[in-house]
Amino acid sequence: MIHCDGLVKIYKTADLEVVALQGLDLRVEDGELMAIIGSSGSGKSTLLNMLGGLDRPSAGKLFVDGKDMLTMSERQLIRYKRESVGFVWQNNARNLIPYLTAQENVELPVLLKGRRKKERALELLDAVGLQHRRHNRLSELSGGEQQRVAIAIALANQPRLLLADEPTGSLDSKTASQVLDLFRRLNREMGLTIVIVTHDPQLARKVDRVVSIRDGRTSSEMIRTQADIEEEDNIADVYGHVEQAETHVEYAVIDKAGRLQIPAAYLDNEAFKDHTRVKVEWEDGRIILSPPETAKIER
Ligand SMILES: Nc1ncnc2c1ncn2[C@@H]1O[C@H](COP(=O)(O)OP(=O)(O)OP(=O)(O)O)[C@@H](O)[C@H]1O
Repeated sequence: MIHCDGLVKIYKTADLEVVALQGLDLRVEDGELMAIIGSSGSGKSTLLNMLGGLDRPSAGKLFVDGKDMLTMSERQLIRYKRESVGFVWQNNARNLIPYLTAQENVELPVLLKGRRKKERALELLDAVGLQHRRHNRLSELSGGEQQRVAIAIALANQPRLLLADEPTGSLDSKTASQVLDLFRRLNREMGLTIVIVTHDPQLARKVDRVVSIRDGRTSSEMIRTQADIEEEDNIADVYGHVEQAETHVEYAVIDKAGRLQIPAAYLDNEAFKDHTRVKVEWEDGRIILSPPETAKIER
């Protein structure tokens, strides 16, 4: 679904150039549910905007659903945004009109007419479990319900790809968890490919794969193991919490030049802190990284 190779995005302002993506590689398969995490300013939203056709990459390769996002004409881009991709944002105001009912909000983007438009809106509200609230104005719905309306709207024209930017950012943890369950259901039942951008590492346990971005590049990946998918319901504790380490295996990404980014959390460990080198050894088919034996030096 997504094939991104050496993607670069440079923002030019009057006297400054910001390199937001510096050669990012990413592949997302059809029907995947995955998350992109990274600290503030790492380039997550920039990537999402490129994937959604809201902005153009500066260089590199980006194919989404077989379409070349660098060479697409303006007309093709408008069509792509309307038909191939759906968006969900953290801020509901960006998607919804408060004085209209849930149903009226969902009808707005549906490209059908008359009775079929209404039927489609009801179908969508049903898909997100909100048929019973269809006559309520948006202002009468809770944050989680509003977010579900936003998801119904994003699905209006049957996109193959759903992009969500901090979709649970303004929700409490229980409501956030329900919204994520909905994403999982839509992914499984409709085969929808879903990419969620978030700050929240806890979200990792809800998705199959989590890609970390650091300084505009992919740095590591966490992949949920098959056994964990099957046992998923058994390994949650009484509060529904699941330890991330139990469900995912972490991979560091090696780029084409053989560069490897070690996840920051490992390097924050006392043993590695303040070193600018690590000792590299080969042992029994493993590459072992350890702190240098000498005193802290090497700057
Ligand atoms: N329109 C823009 N013009 C200039 N610089 C921009 C623009 N949009 C983003 N940037 C810069 O690009 C870099 C990446 O920003 P981006 O918004 O993609 O990060 P992010 O990981 O989504 O951050 P956050 O989690 O805070 O939303 C930042 O240094 C940011 O200041």
